[in-house]
Amino acid sequence: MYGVWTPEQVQAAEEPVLARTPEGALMRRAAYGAAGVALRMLGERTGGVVGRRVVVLVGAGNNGGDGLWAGVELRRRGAAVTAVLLSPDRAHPAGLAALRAARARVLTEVEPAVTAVGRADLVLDAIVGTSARGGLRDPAPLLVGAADTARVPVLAIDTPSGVDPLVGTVPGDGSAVTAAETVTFGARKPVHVLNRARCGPVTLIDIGLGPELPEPTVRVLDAADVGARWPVPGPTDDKYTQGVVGIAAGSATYPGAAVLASGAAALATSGMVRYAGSAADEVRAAWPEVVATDHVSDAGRVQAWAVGPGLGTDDAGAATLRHVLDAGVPVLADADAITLLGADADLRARAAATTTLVTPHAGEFARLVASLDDPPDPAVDRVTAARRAAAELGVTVLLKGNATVVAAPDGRVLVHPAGSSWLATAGSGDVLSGVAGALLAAGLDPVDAAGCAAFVHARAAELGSAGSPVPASHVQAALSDAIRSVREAV
Ligand SMILES: NC(=O)C1=CN([C@@H]2O[C@H](COP(=O)(O)OP(=O)(O)OC[C@H]3O[C@@H](n4cnc5c(N)ncnc54)[C@H](O)[C@@H]3O)[C@@H](O)[C@H]2O)[C@@H](O)CC1
Ligand SMILES: Nc1ncnc2c1ncn2[C@@H]1O[C@H](COP(=O)(O)OP(=O)(O)O)[C@@H](O)[C@H]1O
Ligand SMILES: [K+]
Repeated sequence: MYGVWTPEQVQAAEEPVLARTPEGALMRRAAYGAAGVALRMLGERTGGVVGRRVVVLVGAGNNGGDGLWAGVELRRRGAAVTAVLLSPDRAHPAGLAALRAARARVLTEVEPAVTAVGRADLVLDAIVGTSARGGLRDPAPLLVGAADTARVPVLAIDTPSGVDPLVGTVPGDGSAVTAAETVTFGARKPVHVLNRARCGPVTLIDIGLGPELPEPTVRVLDAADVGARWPVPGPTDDKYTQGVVGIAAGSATYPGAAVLASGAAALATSGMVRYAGSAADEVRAAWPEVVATDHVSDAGRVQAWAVGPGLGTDDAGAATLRHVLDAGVPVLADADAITLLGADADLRARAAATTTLVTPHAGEFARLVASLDDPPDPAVDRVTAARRAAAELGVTVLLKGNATVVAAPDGRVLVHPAGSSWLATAGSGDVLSGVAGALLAAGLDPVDAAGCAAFVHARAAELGSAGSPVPASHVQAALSDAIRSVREAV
């Protein structure tokens, strides 16, 4: 597990460290770490360092200072370094003097700078870091565009410039760095987990902030955390003691959702899966181990319900949802169940009165929060949106997307950054429902159930895909390999 801290928290943690270290020491530490990553990238990509062309895009603040000092280190190692000053009169004075003394080229005009970027082996993005506000300012978009066009790899210093460090979105006209890699200092910031596509792999350099950091704002589970939490039957367990999950999903029109969710539940945990709904025949045919019946009222006892995929939003769907919310066991509500919750205050009150995990995609989220004052918008700030929905509705929220955000009513937040977008395929959410429902039935707390399910779901997509599209039934089929891989990581 690792933590993520807001830029504000990181800046506050830096203050006492700055006060007790010699002037410039922290920046030199950061820059030395950044240069190390740059040297590795040059080695991997060009086979060497000496004579390789590195362009540093230098902004007006300390982020630019990091870039200048990293340039000094690369110059020492024999790279041909060009610094492009985006605000020539505000470039970090000590860093600039050191880089000039190291006989680097310094450019302030846009035209030669664009040419240099286009010919570079590596660009260091030191335009702006944690104090970024708004969209990139001229002439930064031109230089960022030149690197994109020439397909020159960019190493983002601290954060990819143009991407909001706190919420991970790209404001303004949409110009922003897409980094091949990012090197950050002291602590990971939200952008690193909310916008993986812009950051690439992130290296964290220790600059001694550890003791000064408060509780993280967001946490990220790793494979070992998930493996350690995954339910494993003990010697005295039987099929009931491990938690029976009930799946209330699918309909005559949408039997597929029932088959995907029920099968995923059967693969996720040992023990027992019950199914209740009008796709009982299809579920039995695909998964003979699932005990299937036509209606939730005669399904028998379960320790958690997963309700919603393909359920329908008519009166029958609402009655099914009401039944499971009143069953006195944890409930995972997805898809049509979320639409029903959004439309009905009585159902929302029942959801708040029991342990409920909702798993909306963006459209379902909008319906879910429509009744709230000033409904939160995930397009503006995913973490705040999920956190507010959880607190105000009294349910745990798993907000789907490339970065899955899990928020609990008590304020805890997990983020799972996906390694690819292959999960954006029809039916994959039904698979997630089955997995998360099975984990709730096994007794996991909703935040752990949601975080572990999201991790294994994304890992299954990676294993099932290996670079090609992966239909939901193949994601389901790869669940066993994914679970094995996280258990092996413990
Ligand atoms: N405080 C310290 O000693 C340390 C700071 N560090 C670095 O310092 C950075 C933070 O430095 P600062 O607080 O000086 O701020 P930044 O360097 O992140 O940004 C501030 C400057 O960028 C300009 N700017 C803001 N938004 C912009 C935009 N959208 N487009 C173009 N320019 C924009 C501002 O006018 C301002 O001059 C971190 O990201 C990190 O890289 C590290 O060196 C570690 C130590
Ligand atoms: N761009 C993306 N990158 C990674 N994962 C994604 C992306 N878009 C969606 N997902 C994931 O795919 C799943 C889609 O679920 P959902 O929208 O409910 O699909 P369906 O209703 O078809 O089953 C979710 O787990 C979501 O987090
Ligand atoms: K940067």
